[in-house]
Amino acid sequence: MFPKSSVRQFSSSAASAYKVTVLGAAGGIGQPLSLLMKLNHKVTNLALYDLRLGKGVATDISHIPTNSTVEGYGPEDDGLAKALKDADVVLIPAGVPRKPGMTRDDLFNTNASIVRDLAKAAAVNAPKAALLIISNPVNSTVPIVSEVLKEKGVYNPKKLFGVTTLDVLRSSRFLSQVVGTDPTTETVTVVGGHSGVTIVPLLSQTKHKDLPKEKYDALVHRIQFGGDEVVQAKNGAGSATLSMAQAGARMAGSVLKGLAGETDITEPTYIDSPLFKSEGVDFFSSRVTLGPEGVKEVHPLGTISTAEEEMIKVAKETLIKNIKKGVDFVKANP
Ligand SMILES: NC(=O)C1=CN([C@@H]2O[C@H](COP(=O)(O)OP(=O)(O)OC[C@H]3O[C@@H](n4cnc5c(N)ncnc54)[C@H](O)[C@@H]3O)[C@@H](O)[C@H]2O)C=CC1
Ligand SMILES: O=C([O-])CC(=O)C(=O)O
Repeated sequence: MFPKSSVRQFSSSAASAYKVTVLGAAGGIGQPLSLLMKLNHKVTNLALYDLRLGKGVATDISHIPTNSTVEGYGPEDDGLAKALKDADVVLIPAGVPRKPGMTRDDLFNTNASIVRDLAKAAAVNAPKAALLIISNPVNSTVPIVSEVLKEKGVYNPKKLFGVTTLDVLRSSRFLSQVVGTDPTTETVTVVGGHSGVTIVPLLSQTKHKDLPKEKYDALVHRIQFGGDEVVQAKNGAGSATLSMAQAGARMAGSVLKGLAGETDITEPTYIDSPLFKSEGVDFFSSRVTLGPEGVKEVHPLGTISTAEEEMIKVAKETLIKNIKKGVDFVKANP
């Protein structure tokens, strides 16, 4: 028999209940991401929405014996509103992926309106939710969501996140391959945005700051263009899905830990950031500590190398354009 006090303690720690919604849940990312969210014990209600197969994926996942309910929705019968109703965390991997030869920016024309419309529905049905944007181009889709939420009068910059975690995962993996270490021991802060030259790994802040120039340059290039490797290998059938699901589940898990009041939960993520606003860069990824209200603290970059300073300068120039493109889109197409 357990002593009474330990039984009581167990019930109170299991008290936090979170509804997580995945929009685009039947896609290449959506399916494994939904699976991983079903395995997260903080999630008590998982709502899966897609234009097709939302219910099928939900029924499949619902047979996994973790203590959460799973509901699946399609566009019929007000499914989007029901999926979003009172969600605590909304993950958005809806939209088209790249094919070889395309940049993430080439996805803008299709994905901008998808993300805008999903953000409108979130503004109405889950105005307090933390929104985690995966759909590309992240550098522009996050500003799109922010503009929509501003128009609806429910914008909370502490609750909007561009998911850049895959760049962090790749940095750990690729660095460990270069230096011959266990990737689980390698932590790399990646700042800027999520595409090509806007992805800036701060390798000077790791134990391996003295890599020979050739190796350093090749590593930075691999981190910045890691997505292309997958796009080319899949040869027209899409981009990263499984590693992205792991990245999305890690970020969502960290946001949930923050909401639950766990301390010292920090992730690099692309947010409405004060760091370079004075230079016109309204969104920027850097280390962010997460808390019960979402963003708790935005960390400055810290000491960086001359090479990193130069990369950040280039990243900011591109980010200003990417951000403006998202904002202008919503202004012209409200
Ligand atoms: N942030 C990041 O690091 C990464 C972002 N991505 C991006 O994630 C997005 C999704 O990629 P995949 O899952 O591979 O694509 P996919 O084509 O396999 O899946 C997308 C899903 O979204 C659904 N969808 C489309 N419009 C929708 C709408 N209005 N409402 C609800 N669902 C809708 C589709 O039915 C489909 O099931 C792409 O834009 C891709 O570029 C991909 C990898 C990494
Ligand atoms: O490369 C892409 O298009 C998908 C993506 O964002 C990534 O894998 O980092």
